[in-house]
Amino acid sequence: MTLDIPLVNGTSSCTVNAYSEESYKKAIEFYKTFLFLEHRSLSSTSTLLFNGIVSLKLELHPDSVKQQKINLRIEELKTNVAKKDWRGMVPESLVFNTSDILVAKQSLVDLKLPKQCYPNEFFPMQLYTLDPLGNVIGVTSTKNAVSTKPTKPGVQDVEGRSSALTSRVPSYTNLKTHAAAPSKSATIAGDRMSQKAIGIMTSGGDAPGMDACVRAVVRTAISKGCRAYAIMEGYEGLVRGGPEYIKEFGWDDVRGWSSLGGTDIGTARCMEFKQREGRLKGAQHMIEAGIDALIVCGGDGSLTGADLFRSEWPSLLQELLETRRITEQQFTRYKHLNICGTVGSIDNDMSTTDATIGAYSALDRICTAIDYVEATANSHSRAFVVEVMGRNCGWLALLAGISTSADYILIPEKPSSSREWEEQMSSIVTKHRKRGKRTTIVIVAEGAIANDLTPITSKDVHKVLSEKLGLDTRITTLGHVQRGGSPVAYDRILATLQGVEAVNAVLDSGPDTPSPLIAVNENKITRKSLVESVKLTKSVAEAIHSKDFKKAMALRDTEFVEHLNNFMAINSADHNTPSLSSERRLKIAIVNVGAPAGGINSAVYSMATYCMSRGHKPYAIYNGWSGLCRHESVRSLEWKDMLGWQGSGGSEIGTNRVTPEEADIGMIAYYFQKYQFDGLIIVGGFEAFASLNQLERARDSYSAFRIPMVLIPATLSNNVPGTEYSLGSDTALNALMEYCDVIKQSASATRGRLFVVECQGGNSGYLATSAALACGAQASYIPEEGISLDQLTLDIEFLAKSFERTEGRSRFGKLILKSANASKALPAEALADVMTSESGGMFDAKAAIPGHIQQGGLPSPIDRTRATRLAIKAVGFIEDKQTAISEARGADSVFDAHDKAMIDTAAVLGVRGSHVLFTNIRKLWDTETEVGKRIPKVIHWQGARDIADKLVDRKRVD
Ligand SMILES: Nc1ncnc2c1ncn2[C@@H]1O[C@H](COP(=O)(O)OP(=O)(O)OP(=O)(O)O)[C@@H](O)[C@H]1O
Ligand SMILES: O=P(O)(O)OC[C@H]1O[C@](O)(CO)[C@@H](O)[C@@H]1O
Ligand SMILES: [Mg+2]
Repeated sequence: MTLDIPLVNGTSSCTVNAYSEESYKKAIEFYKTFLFLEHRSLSSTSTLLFNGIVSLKLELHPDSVKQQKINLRIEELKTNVAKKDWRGMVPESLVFNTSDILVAKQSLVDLKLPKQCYPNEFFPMQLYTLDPLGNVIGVTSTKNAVSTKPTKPGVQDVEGRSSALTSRVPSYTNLKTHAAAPSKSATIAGDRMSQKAIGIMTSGGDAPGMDACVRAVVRTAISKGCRAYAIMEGYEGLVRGGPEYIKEFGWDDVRGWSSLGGTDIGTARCMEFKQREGRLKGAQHMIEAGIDALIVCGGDGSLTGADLFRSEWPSLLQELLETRRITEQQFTRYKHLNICGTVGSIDNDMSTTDATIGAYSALDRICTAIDYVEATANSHSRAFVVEVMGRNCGWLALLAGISTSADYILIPEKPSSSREWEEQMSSIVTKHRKRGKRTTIVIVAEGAIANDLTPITSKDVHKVLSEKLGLDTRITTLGHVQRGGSPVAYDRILATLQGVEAVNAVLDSGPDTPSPLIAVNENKITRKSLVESVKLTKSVAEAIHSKDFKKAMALRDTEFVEHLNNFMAINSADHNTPSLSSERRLKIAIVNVGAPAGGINSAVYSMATYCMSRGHKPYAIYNGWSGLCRHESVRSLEWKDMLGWQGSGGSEIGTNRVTPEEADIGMIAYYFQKYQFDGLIIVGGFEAFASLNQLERARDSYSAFRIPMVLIPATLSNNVPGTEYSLGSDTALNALMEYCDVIKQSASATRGRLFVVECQGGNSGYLATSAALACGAQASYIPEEGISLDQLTLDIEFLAKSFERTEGRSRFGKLILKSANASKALPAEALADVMTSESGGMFDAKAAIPGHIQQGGLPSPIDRTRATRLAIKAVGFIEDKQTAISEARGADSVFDAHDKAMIDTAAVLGVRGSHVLFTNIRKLWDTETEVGKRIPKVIHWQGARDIADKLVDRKRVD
């Protein structure tokens, strides 16, 4: 049988081939008698119409060999009525709908046609017969050929039993006159039976990145041979059920979703699901739709609901069975609920994960707004109270406070009495004003409370600032703007990696596997226990409600506590009473080396202000090593001079790529000696890495370098060994991604257009790979792999086929990311020309080069907040190592540069997997670096690269 059926419901046509005249005639009679009402018959072609909707074409192609084979197959099928499932024995079967399956069954009996009846656990209301050409023809009373939901109240199954669930199903069409719309996938019934069906829902407040998660789940499920279903409108869709709310999704249904804001499968706050009855309905509908596993993308509430659903599942099933709403077979098949949580919420209030999908996008919106407010506040010398979201959680307020150097924040996790917060805020604001600051920014979390649990509102804060301090004060409530817009790169990638991992997790799960929650810790996607995570999250809320704030803080993730301590140290500290005693205070040199990168200034600002809070003296070496050697460009950093640096782009103290050896290492030692530096913090990329190596190796000759030295990696190439993240790489990625989004829109509108976007990154393909993942690009070419002709040919062929398939009917444009150094022979323009000429006229390719836009404008909140975190850790490193090294300093006879303890005093501070670590420069330089290529030996983002390819179905040459 040749099926030629468009994949659109209600418009189907089908061609059936006969290979002998006899069977051709019999087939016409069969279809006329059995289902079809009208026909037009010619000697070798007949067209039959079913209610004017479905057309069936019969064609005669005399071929006795094929006919013999068909006869054999019919005999085999007939003898296997009881033993084998016919649907699995033929490549495809055609399924029609009926409102009365019993009538259909009787007509088969009357016509003495062979039949196979199901109920079974998969298809409780179907029967199958054979046409005279050996094709398996199905009849079902379900809503569509694959659903298990009956069409009408009171429908009976094939064996005549009534189904309890039918009583609440609204009446559907009279299906005597409607054929099911068989789709190619729907007709391969045997295969579908064995496929796992994975459902994905988004729930709670929408969050940017949820769509990217849905895309990843759908495509990963399909690529692993499963069916993917979207549960529309969160738990509401589960409670309501039916094909309107539980929809099968195909590969193309999620095209372009990685860049969308909100959630396109809908979300809701569903009160009914909080009741057992609602969850009972949800369970029934899931089983009716044949869903084996459910992935929930939502916040703490949604995952609490998921956890409850899972724990109640056995009793829900028991009740459904006892009230005959599901069959015994369904009870057995769906006995274990396979559920998995991915955390999607702008609040970032779920324990055990560092970030929730959407939180950094909301933070981005908040920081942009505060950056804008800052300008007008500065003009009028005003105070602003900015209210941000976060119902029971202060993460957004805290991280926004760090990113924008706000004067004060009010969050639910650290409440004080009304008197205390008013006094504390007033004293800090007054201190800042006295030091010369013209603006005051106070950020209030929506859920901020005092220690008697009474809410602190923006108006309360406004009152203190205006009445007590006499400041001209305004309130800005950011509201739902925070949840809007396209996701930032981090959220797109996080959502994608979590969606993929969620599918892997449900496929790995057995009946006894605890339900997983997909988390992220530093740079690593991890699986946590859903039950434990929900329990921990709840215990934080309980501790707050019982006013045990210490416990609440202790239960909070360590990273949150670290951020809070950092904020207080750099924004609120009193520099007149530093925390360290005078003999422990140090002179710390700070230098930028390499190209500009987002977050460099934030790091300098944070380390300098933190130094001030500790009592250290921070010195900036302006304009890198060459500035020091040529102009003795050393100046101590003053608080007022650095106002605004936390959020500014570029490098305020100047940077260049010159290394100490190129500048004059002896001269550098001289100045280190002259200023009596006790420690050095370098911020920069690969040249900074090389600088640290040179200074450490020079310790034998120059005692001035026998001080703790640490590198904070900062480069958009993200190629510094010893870390998986460099400051500036996030800012650059967002700049590139936004550029790509715009270009992609142009490509889509033009239909047959592909853009080759050439990006920076030196010899590292990190930026190209990450942008490809974030934008859903068709391919990325990177220096680590080069561009082979075989791969290029494969990619062009694939692209030509994709463009051919859409025939310009829908928005369809493609992107390719190419690192500038992926191929010297093929710059972007040449690559685009080759692709156009080899595309067979299916598409044309154009080059687009964003260039230095990638160095970013203002640093992203991720780069700002990570800069602060790394900067404070770096100062801590200098303090710790200074004690160990001070004895050896100046006494050559005692100093041993090869001593392990000494080696460890010159290190790179990096994120490695789920940890933030110091690794000594010797180890990194000698064993982990491809020095000539200026990249690490191990590519930490290879996994992301493979996923980027899989999600666009890119094939790779071996
Ligand atoms: N304890 C619970 N039992 C059953 N279902 C729950 C429970 N808590 C929440 N839910 C379900 O999850 C939905 C979403 O929860 P909630 O409104 O708390 O948002 P959330 O998932 O925490 O997301 P966000 O806080 O980001 O908006 C609720 O409307 C409800 O359907
Ligand atoms: O959009 P809604 O339903 O008004 O909910 C607002 C709440 O949702 C969140 O944005 C996410 O939980 C909270 O920060 C906020 O309190
Ligand atoms: Mg919540």
